[in-house]
Amino acid sequence: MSSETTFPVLPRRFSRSLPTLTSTLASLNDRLLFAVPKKGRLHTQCLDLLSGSDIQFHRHNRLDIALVKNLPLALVFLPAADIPTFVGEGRVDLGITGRDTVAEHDAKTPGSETTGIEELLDLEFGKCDLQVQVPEKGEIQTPEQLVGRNIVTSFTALSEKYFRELEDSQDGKESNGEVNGDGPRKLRTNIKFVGGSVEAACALGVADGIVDLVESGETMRAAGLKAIATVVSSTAVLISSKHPSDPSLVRLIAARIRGVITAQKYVLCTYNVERASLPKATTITPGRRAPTVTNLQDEKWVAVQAMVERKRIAQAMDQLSEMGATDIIVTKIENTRTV
Ligand SMILES: Nc1ncnc2c1ncn2[C@@H]1O[C@H](COP(=O)(O)OP(=O)(O)OP(=O)(O)O)[C@@H](O)[C@H]1O
Ligand SMILES: O=P(O)(O)OC[C@H]1O[C@H](OP(=O)(O)OP(=O)(O)O)[C@H](O)[C@@H]1O
Repeated sequence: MSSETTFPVLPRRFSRSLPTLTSTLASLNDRLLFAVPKKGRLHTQCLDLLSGSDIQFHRHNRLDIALVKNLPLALVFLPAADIPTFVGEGRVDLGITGRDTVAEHDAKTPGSETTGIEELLDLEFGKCDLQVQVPEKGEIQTPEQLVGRNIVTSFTALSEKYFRELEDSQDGKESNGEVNGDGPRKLRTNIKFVGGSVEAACALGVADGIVDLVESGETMRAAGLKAIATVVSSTAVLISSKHPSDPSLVRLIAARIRGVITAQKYVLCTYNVERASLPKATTITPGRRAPTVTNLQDEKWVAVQAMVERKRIAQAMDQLSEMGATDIIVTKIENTRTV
């Protein structure tokens, strides 16, 4: 028998994917790990942020880890709801997810507010509210009336916390606010988990109320529900572990992402205005610190340049032209580095 080592012939699918996964895992050691949602509502905007921050990577088909070509960084694609666990335990250094998922993780992990996760940046997209909802035409009007009843949600830890606090504040009282004559009697609200389609639970008779995310409110209204309280308001956030492997790289990534967010939020407005009108023009376009004012050949006039919030720009242009400003030009900002 030959002493030569032989390898089994792998099926074609494995012979291509195994070296990729193996070599990828082998090169993770010196890299900062950055978790991004692998699908769902936040996925596309996260990819846009990475691209705007010049974080270059190629994700192989079916592989949830991608090495970044131009930085000592590796991206890990994970479900948004799992990202706080990986970051909180320090397995991953950085992550993008919804603040609601961080709040759920914190509610599940006592003490994690001070030990696990640091919120570095509000990314200002993925806005939604985690709300207590009940049938629109039902008898329940307040969250207190749900104490002792059935709640269905995907956010069990936050819902437990929310209703335990209500139960505590109702200790010795009935849910209608009357004092219970037999002394303190705490009602326990029953919180049940479902992974999706939470809004169907009331109509199916499984729940008296639900705790679910509301963005436009369309799902809630279509299910015949109304919101009676907000448990958490959420946007996408950049989070880091308390002890990242490379703090200076974390700062660099955060600065790049902040730059992209600011660029998306502002436009650059330039115009000419009579020097005498400058104080008034400055109140319309105060800039982030102050507007840039440049002398023109014509001494009576100046040129002004200022960053203006995109959502305010149409109104600012109306006001500027009304007060006599001319040559108003608005330019998209590609990227920024601001404080
Ligand atoms: N209308 C919305 N519904 C749910 N989540 C939203 C909404 N708008 C913003 N989000 C945010 O997106 C995060 C991820 O939710 P999403 O449901 O997309 O994740 P997922 O469960 O991984 O995806 P999928 O629904 O495809 O399984 C939420 O935690 C929340 O912060
Ligand atoms: O206020 P809206 O804009 O209607 O969005 C809210 C809905 O979106 C989410 O569900 P998703 O579509 O992610 O499906 P799911 O029920 O499977 O979680 C959430 O759970 C709500 O049902």
